[in-house]
Amino acid sequence: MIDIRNLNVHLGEFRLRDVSLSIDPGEFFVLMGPTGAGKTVLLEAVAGLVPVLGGNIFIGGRDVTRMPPEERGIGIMYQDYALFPHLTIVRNIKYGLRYHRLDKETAQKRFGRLVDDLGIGHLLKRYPETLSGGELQRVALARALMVEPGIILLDEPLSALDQNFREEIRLLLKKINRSSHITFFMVTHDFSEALTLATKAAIMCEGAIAQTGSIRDLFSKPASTFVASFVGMKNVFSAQFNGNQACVDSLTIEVPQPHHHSTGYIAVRPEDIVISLQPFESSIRNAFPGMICGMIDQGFLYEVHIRVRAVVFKSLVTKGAAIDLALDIGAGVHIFFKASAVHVF
Ligand SMILES: Nc1ncnc2c1ncn2[C@@H]1O[C@H](COP(=O)(O)OP(=O)(O)OP(=O)(O)O)[C@@H](O)[C@H]1O
Repeated sequence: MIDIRNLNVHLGEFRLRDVSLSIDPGEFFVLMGPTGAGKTVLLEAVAGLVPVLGGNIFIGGRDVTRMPPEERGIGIMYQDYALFPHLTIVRNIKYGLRYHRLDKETAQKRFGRLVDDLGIGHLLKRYPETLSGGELQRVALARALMVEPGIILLDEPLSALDQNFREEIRLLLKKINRSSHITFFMVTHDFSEALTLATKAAIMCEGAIAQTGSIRDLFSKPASTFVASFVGMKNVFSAQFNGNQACVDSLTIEVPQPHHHSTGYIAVRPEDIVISLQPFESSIRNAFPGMICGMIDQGFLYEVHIRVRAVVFKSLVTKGAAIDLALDIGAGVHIFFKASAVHVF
């Protein structure tokens, strides 16, 4: 549906560098990356809002690289909704139609259906400034869908909403994606959002695509140390491999499969490292005695740092469990993690 090939964009000092991405029809594609990575610039290039220096963008097989935005068949929903303050909600929703020839009856039917689906019938005569964040978001979504786009581009659409609204709009987006043929291309910072919504995702770093794939693979099988730490793999170590064993400093760690090379990396998610006061009497091979050398308060959880010889592991522990186990800096503990929790790359 969207095929981006070797896209290069220069904006001031910033460069999008040889970006290639392929997004299937009907997919919910999520683009993630640190701030300033170029996510919005890429979205704007697809929308036709920034000039392209090299490469091509195909939408539904058509080369749209040099086409004006209104001919690309896309709807856009911005972080700040971008509604017109001087227009009522009805006029805001219908605004996009000025670029799309549509007979009155079809337009009215579509409008009525969207208003029903999004539950915004009571807001139509009001002005944007009188609406709550969740209501504005529904209106912005209605406006984007009014032109019946093949693709909808969403730039951090939920970031301005509080938790309850966020959940509600998230469900709505999922429902629309499933019940329509619209391809969704969304930028977000929020991992839980990406996990619940995305069918596929990409992670950007400094204007280039670092990795793309299913959301599960990005989280559990990062291909670089950048992606590993971006997706929260707090335990990333360089290692020497020998069969099913990885050597990290002087520790031997059991891994699920041999590496193709003799050197590389291992990564373990902090939630997969279990802490105990007693040694484990089990067949688990990755069990080590260590000492707590740091505890970082994360609200509901502690990130506990455990030194095992020269290696520091990070584990996530609920506050209740930390109290039960009397975890504190200097305490001697045992850690373990399954070989299957170790990702090698
Ligand atoms: N019109 C412009 N002229 C010059 N530089 C620009 C322009 N638009 C964006 N940039 C720069 O391009 C870089 C990428 O910006 P972009 O907004 O795409 O980042 P992002 O990944 O969306 O970040 P965030 O998550 O913070 O929104 C930034 O350094 C930004 O300052």
